[in-house]
Amino acid sequence: MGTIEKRSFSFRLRRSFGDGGSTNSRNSNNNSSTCTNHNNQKRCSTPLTPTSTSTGRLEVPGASVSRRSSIYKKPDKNDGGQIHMIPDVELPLMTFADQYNIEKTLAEGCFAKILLCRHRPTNTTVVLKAVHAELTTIKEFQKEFHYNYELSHHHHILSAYAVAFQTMDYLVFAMEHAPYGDLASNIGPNGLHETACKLIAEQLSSALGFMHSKNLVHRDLKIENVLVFTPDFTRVKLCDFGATTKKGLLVHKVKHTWTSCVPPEQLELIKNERFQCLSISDSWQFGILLYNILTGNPPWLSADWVKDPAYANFMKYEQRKTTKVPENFRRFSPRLMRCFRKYLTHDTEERCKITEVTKYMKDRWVECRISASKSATLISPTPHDQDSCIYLNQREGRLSGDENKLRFKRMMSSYGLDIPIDQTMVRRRVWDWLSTCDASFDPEVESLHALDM
Ligand SMILES: Nc1ncnc2c1ncn2[C@@H]1O[C@H](COP(=O)(O)OP(=O)(O)OP(=O)(O)O)[C@@H](O)[C@H]1O
Repeated sequence: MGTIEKRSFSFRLRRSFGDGGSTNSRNSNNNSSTCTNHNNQKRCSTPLTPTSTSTGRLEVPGASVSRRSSIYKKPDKNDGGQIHMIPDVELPLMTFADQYNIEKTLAEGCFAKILLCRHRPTNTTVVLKAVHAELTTIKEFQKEFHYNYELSHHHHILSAYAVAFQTMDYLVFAMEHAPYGDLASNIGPNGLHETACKLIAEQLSSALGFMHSKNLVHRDLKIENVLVFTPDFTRVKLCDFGATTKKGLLVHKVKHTWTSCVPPEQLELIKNERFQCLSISDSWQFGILLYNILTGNPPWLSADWVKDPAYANFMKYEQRKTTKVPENFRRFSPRLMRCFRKYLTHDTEERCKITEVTKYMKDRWVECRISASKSATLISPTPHDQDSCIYLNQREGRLSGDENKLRFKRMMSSYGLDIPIDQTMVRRRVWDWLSTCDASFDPEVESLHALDM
């Protein structure tokens, strides 16, 4: 179907079932435009395209539509397993140009293009996920769209609109735009501040806990699949439901994901071996993500204790074969280490639920040890200091210059580095360097007080 009424259009976020929404499906046997609900009654009559309305308003979830409105219903607590019934959605054939101006390609992966578009009839910005038709099956596409759409009600899950169509080359569905991109592009080389990490952890554990309560496993949790809506991370959302599966089903490994995110029980499988999909695989990936956002890197390349010494060290610690905290975990508090142990245990029976992290929100997470030895000195002088060492500079900014100097001296001497410095020499070299960098540098104006220690 390429014909769309010439009136104005609106995307309507409705549940696929139960409210007479715009979800439609094709009866796979007779190809008629009907779909069935769970009592096998015919329900739907319109295809999943931008639907015409008299108002012409584009109703964006969470923005123009209240979560309590009749359109944006919360799913029933007990949905009777409806969420697992994936309808055959009719995908009208059209071109992007029919309704959209493509403004930018936000990302391009192996299977899909993520396009930032303007929906002309409503003059609204949306993101289209265009999956290459040759590289997926209609069923796979429908599964991703269905789960994303059905889970959209959660505050920390990306909202998909009830809009899906196909072009000659792509299967496409529409979703809201995350203005700050994904977490991967927001994390510096040293990770994020502890406070930001706690915010992210809380929101994601809530989103994944919601999925698990529906017996769904995300299976591809990584920093690239968390989208950022506010620069202070008070609003992040989980996305990419391409690998989402009903708990308990037999599945293959998720392709095209970082090996650091693959749980050990899956790494150990032989090629093409299937395994039962369980929510504890999300718990594992959550533990990796938590480490990743706190430090800027994953804790190891792969959870293979034979090939990866970083993992082997952690595994020994986690199984209490040693009390030595692995080098790359030394900056964390004992409480956070307890939490990591629960998420990243090799033993699948022992692994915690996704929401475990909420028990650790009031604890300090980062202790800022910078020495490798167990008796390492803490940089932080006060027990109430919540900052991590990677934010030392920011914290220093809040202290007076003298305090800074004193603390720096104390720290250097605790490491045997209190060598006298020729200040005149240092000053001259810095001046030389600055004047080569910036011709407009004025040594009269610029202060080099910071160097006067
Ligand atoms: N709604 C959105 N707003 C802004 N950026 C987005 C949005 N959706 C996706 N992206 C960007 O596109 C990237 C890829 O999206 P997505 O994971 O859905 O595609 P994919 O092809 O399934 O990726 P992969 O298979 O490699 O995990 C995300 O990591 C993010 O950077």
